[in-house]
Amino acid sequence: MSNTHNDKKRKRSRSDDQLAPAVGPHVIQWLGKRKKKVPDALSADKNNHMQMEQILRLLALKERERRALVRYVEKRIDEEKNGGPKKVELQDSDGEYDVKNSAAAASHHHKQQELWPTSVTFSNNYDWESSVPADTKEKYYPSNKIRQRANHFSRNVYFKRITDKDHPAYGEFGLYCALAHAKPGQWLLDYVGRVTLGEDQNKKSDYVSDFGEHSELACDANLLGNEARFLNDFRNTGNYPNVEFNFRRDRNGEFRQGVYVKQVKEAKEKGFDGIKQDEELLVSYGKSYWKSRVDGGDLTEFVWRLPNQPMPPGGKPN
Ligand SMILES: C[S@@+](CC[C@H](N)C(=O)[O-])C[C@H]1O[C@@H](n2cnc3c(N)ncnc32)[C@H](O)[C@@H]1O
Repeated sequence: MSNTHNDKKRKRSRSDDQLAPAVGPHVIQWLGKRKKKVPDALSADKNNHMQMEQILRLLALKERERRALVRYVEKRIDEEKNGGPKKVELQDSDGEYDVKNSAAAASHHHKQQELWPTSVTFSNNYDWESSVPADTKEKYYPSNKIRQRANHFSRNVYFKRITDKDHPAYGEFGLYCALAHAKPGQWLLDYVGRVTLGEDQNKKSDYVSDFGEHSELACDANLLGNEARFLNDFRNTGNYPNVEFNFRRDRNGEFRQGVYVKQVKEAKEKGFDGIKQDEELLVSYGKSYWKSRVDGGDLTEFVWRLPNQPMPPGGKPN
């Protein structure tokens, strides 16, 4: 009797194990976002047998990081249960780079060409590093179907040097809306760059964005990319983010990262109705981008101008 009971118990726990959600890929994603090394045992666990406790022992994180990781994984698993992460209706952008230049576009392109940094290769096509395993690349870039994009500037946006001394990126470039009105949810352009494995990314580059279904890759626009590399972060600008990154597959199955106008329900600004001509496009790089760049990682010191608030007394700190 007790044996049967134990057998049942054993059976139940085995099947529970099989049904337990896979945590490994989420942990790898979290580590990638923080540019932390993935332990070999975790990379080798291809069938996702490792459980959270085991992984946490392996990682030996500080308490605060440990809590953040657990929260992150719980959220991802919750999303999976509820049919995946929140989906937005993405507009199809295919065709944008097929269009032949009109005379007006050509003059716009000429002006942008003059400003384009000589050290950066302009491209609307991802450049895959040879160190990315062939099967990973094939999953995102089906080689026999890929359509090369024309390498011309976008007609939806333009970049220029920032001349406002109160802007936190004064003297650098920013990206602006070229359309009379870019509607919520509208695609503007793609964030393009060199694609590497997350762990091989250049940690000194300020132009790296997560890439891949599990952020296991990185896309770096430091040396190659298009105008999207000039997107600034909203912090300290006095504005909320008005664009966001979304991944999509194009009609040939290529994985691409688009810059989209925020959806009304996602925008923090009350009454948000898209972006007007000449408004700066601002995204949120995420806290981890700034934590690793701000002395001591304390963002309360770093955020000196809040959205819709005037400049604090004393103005911008030196
Ligand atoms: C991806 S680049 C953005 C384009 C950059 N402004 C340029 O001219 O190449 C990221 C860099 O822009 C600057 N930046 C962007 N947003 C900023 C912000 N809110 N505050 C301060 N600097 C910012 C920082 O120098 C950061 O390293």
